[in-house]
Amino acid sequence: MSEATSNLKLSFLGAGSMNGAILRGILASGHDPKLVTATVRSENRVDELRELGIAVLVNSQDEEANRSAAADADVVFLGVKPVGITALCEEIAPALKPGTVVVSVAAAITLASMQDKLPAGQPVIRSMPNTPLMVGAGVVGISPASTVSHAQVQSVTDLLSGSGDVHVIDEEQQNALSAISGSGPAYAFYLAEAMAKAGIALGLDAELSTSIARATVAGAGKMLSNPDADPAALRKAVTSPNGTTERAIAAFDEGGIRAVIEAGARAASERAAQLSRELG
Ligand SMILES: NC(=O)C1=CN([C@@H]2O[C@H](COP(=O)(O)OP(=O)(O)OC[C@H]3O[C@@H](n4cnc5c(N)ncnc54)[C@H](O)[C@@H]3O)[C@@H](O)[C@H]2O)C=CC1
Ligand SMILES: O=C(O)[C@@H]1CCC=N1
Repeated sequence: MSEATSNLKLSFLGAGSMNGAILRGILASGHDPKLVTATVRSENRVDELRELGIAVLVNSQDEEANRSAAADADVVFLGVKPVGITALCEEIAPALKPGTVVVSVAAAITLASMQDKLPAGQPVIRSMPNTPLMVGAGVVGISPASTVSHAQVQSVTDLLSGSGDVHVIDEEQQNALSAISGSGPAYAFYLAEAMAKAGIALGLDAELSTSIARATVAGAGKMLSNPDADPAALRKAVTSPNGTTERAIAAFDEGGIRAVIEAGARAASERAAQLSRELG
């Protein structure tokens, strides 16, 4: 992280799963917690967040919480559900400094719908992160509006690249990226769940089966984390000709799993497009 980036004041409005993962990733990459503020709706998660050394403002106790946090920040991450994003833009608009970069992490909500509620010229970025950012192994796609300077794109990229891969993409690609990397951690966890269940069906006890499924998916993920890793080559290295894995893969192919995964990703992307029509 450059010195300029490490001095940025950051606010996270709505510190749930996703914004919580981003802020943990940024703190783990060395950002000073004293420069970080989060807002929460109720007191539930306050202690856990304050233990990180950050300032936490509670909306139910202070109706200015989001505006105060936004007023003080160089970069503001909007981490509420898609349905709440434009209202949050409207809420913080009067408090924002002209140079503050507003970054939405919400699926489906367009730059245009946020710009409609924010002051003219406000730098705004639509992003699609994923939760592995919290362990330094995330993926984020960012689409800056034309109001965002090259230096501001660099700062946000620098800020996030300590916790994962950052890709600057056209806004039109956001729904597709969301269907692969935004939702993708859930697909990997689903695979681990299904493997654990299969082990139980084969007679392993539940604890052992869950443990080996979890460790196997995590180990495979670690091998894939090498940027040169080729998933097909790694799969072939496990698959002995006429051996056991080959039979499993043949059964997967017969069951049409690749087509099912493609259909799932398409359904996720289409849902994002539908949400954009309804909300964004
Ligand atoms: N969970 C994930 O893996 C991913 C989520 N996202 C996006 O992140 C956004 C949040 O999703 P999650 O973190 O999963 O939901 P979440 O429910 O865990 O977090 C949202 C948080 O915002 C708080 N909140 C709601 N209204 C608020 C307000 N006015 N002021 C302050 N806090 C408020 C809620 O109390 C909650 O803690 C969504 O827009 C979603 O599309 C994007 C990529 C991945
Ligand atoms: O499921 C969702 O809508 C969000 C966006 C991508 C991952 N979680």
